[in-house]
Amino acid sequence: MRGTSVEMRGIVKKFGSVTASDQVDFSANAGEIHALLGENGAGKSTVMSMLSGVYRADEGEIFIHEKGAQIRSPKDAAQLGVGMVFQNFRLVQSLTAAENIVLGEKSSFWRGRKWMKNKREEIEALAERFGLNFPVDRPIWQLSVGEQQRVEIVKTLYRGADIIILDEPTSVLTPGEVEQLFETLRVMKQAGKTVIMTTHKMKEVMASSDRISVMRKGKMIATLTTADTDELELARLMVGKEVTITRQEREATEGDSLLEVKDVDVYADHGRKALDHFSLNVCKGEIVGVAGVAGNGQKELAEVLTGLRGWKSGEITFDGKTVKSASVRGAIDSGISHVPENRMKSGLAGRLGSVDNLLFKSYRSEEHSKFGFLKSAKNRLWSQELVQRFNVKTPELETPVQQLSGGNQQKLLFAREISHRPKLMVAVHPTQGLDVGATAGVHDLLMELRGSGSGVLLISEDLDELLQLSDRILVIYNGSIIGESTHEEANRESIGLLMAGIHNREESAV
Ligand SMILES: Nc1ncnc2c1ncn2[C@@H]1O[C@H](COP(=O)(O)OP(=O)(O)OP(=O)(O)O)[C@@H](O)[C@H]1O
Repeated sequence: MRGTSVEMRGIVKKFGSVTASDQVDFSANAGEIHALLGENGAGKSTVMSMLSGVYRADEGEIFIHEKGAQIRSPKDAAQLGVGMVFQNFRLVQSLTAAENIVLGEKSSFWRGRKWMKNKREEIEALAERFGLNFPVDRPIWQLSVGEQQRVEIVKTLYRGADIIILDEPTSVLTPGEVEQLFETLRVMKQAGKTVIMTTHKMKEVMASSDRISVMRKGKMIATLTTADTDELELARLMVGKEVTITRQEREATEGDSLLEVKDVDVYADHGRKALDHFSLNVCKGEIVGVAGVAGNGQKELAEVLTGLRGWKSGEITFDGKTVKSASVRGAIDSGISHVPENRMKSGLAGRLGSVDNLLFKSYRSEEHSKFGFLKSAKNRLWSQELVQRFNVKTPELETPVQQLSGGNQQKLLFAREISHRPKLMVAVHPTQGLDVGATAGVHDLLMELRGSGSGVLLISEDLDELLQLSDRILVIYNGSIIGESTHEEANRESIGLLMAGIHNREESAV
């Protein structure tokens, strides 16, 4: 099937005073990979959510395969062949991959073993056709993030989707997995499917898409053929003005030791050993990058350092003092800031506004309260300044932060954590979901922190980010550090292989 598979005309969606989608026209063809670009809050997710039935448009028309379509719910969208893979997967953790895929089919669990066996074979065949490998019989919680994403994609294909929307699909993947995903997208394209992908990663867009649509402030600005454009033009269209890309200069620093973790064992929620005789150190004025595939102990490492999780044996010293036990208050008071992996789960309170969220860690300080009463006017002003400085786009300071776009939530969190002038910043995927400008802003802030003598532990899956910022890069695998290189000697390929647990190229051929 070729031709226009999706056409959206004059789509309007308002949230209170915010026009998230302002007379948007968008179209995509069968057999193409179409990227949707735009700054944080530009309206990409809103438009895609209307196509997939999560939101209903206030105005406008949608045509699927050139026929007028009423999309009022995800079910309507699914019936029209539209499937969406969200950033936060919607899988039931305790069920197997195969069970998740058939879930929702009429009384799927009453049909017995034979039925399930046939379904499993069908799923395996579908997964293989599109190059999507994962263990079909394992419960979701045992799968890596990349594997879970593959389950989500197969789920949409299984339900007959020929228009597949992926919301920032690569932000959670390792370089190898990104390549694998793009191969899958190419197979989909050859099969005549329409792939629509929102993303902030320009290099990936240039390498994988056929056409690109750019949104800015709720409006559709342009649709271009990828071969006829470049990163600078795209950045200019997104931001609305000329963009110059500056590279950070770095001078070597040699600071005193700040953090020492020695021979520590840590257990994860399911009783599995997450860190195994783990050691690392961070000096003042140093950015130490930790590269690794999610699930290799990074989350637990960040939790231990920020007082959220205890450890068994070994020793942790921070700023010359031995840390005796896990304490969030202790970590905050000693000068450790944390940008967590999941901002809405452990970073922000969704229903509260920006002021409350910014005050979370410091409301007890003299600067913000007196005799137990908050200094409301002063705090509002302080928040206003932070929101402006970090360019957080929010209609009002009181707007619940769950209504902000993902990127703006991340900027708000960063604003709070940096405003404490931490001695150590533990930053986990700090630029995930951020647009080009905001990413550069966060990178500048981390370099500024380094320059002012603070230490930074940067846990990221983004190799470009790690290579650009880190003084040293450590590779974590199975709860241990299996490789280390300095900024100068760091090599993309060998780090990528180590992340997959492969020590040298010969081994990769095995
Ligand atoms: N449920 C909601 N309630 C209120 N406002 C919303 C809601 N969802 C989105 N918005 C607002 O609509 C605008 C567009 O947000 P949207 O999430 O579509 O942007 P985006 O381009 O996908 O951004 P990002 O790249 O940061 O994910 C933002 O100003 C956002 O605050």
